[in-house]
Amino acid sequence: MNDSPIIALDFPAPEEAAAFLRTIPGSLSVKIGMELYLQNGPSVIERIREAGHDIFLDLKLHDIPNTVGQAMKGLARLGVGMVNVHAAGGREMMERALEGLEAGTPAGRKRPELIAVTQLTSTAEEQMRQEQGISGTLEESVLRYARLAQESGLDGVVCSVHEASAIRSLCGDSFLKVTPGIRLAGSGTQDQKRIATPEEARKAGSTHIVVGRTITKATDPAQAYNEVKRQWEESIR
Ligand SMILES: O=C(O)c1cc(=O)[nH]c(=O)n1[C@@H]1O[C@H](COP(=O)(O)O)[C@@H](O)[C@H]1O
Repeated sequence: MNDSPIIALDFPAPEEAAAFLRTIPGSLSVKIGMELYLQNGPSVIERIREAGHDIFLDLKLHDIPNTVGQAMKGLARLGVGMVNVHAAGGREMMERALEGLEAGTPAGRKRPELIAVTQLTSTAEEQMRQEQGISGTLEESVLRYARLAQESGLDGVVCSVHEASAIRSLCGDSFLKVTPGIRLAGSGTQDQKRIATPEEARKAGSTHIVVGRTITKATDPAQAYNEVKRQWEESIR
């Protein structure tokens, strides 16, 4: 996917997503997640793709290797640019996910990029220790998952901006660092714990930013999108 800000279309119905998309001119990068996809099925992808938008399909698969591999064969046929799994599913699961995607991508089409969620941006370090029983720092956990994802052949990870620069040092510039938890200064945190501005994301080495409510719930979504895009494009790495 190109590196325009990815708008999280967290809406319950395709009509709401389509109405929102009409408020911002041009062809956009968007994310379809569980809320929109699981309530409406694959037809929602076709509709948004036909309107000219690039799609990151965020279903965060996490199951046994065979199940994830087979599911990826199906997702590969949907014509999306990027899909994801949870790195916690392990090396074999990630390898099978990639094989499934490669096997399912129709001839002549580009395989969707495959990235792995490390630690969700809604997770704080203390919470990770207590609830997941992982000792060490959150950054160490994210780096371990990033290394595992890279060794498994994946194109990159989902992480917060706070870990992007350490991942760049460990895994290189071209390994994707897709960072949600993006907020404009002064906008609310909601359920996110590890947030940052578009400018901070660019400086830390994020390759993509994912932005939802800061744009979708803004009183003027087009203006919020333009401000996110301006900060993202004008900041220097
Ligand atoms: O995989 C994701 O996209 C994702 C991973 C993560 O760690 N944190 C995270 O917020 N997301 C997604 O990114 C979007 C963030 O939305 P906002 O908090 O509204 O900007 C949501 O659609 C989440 O599902």
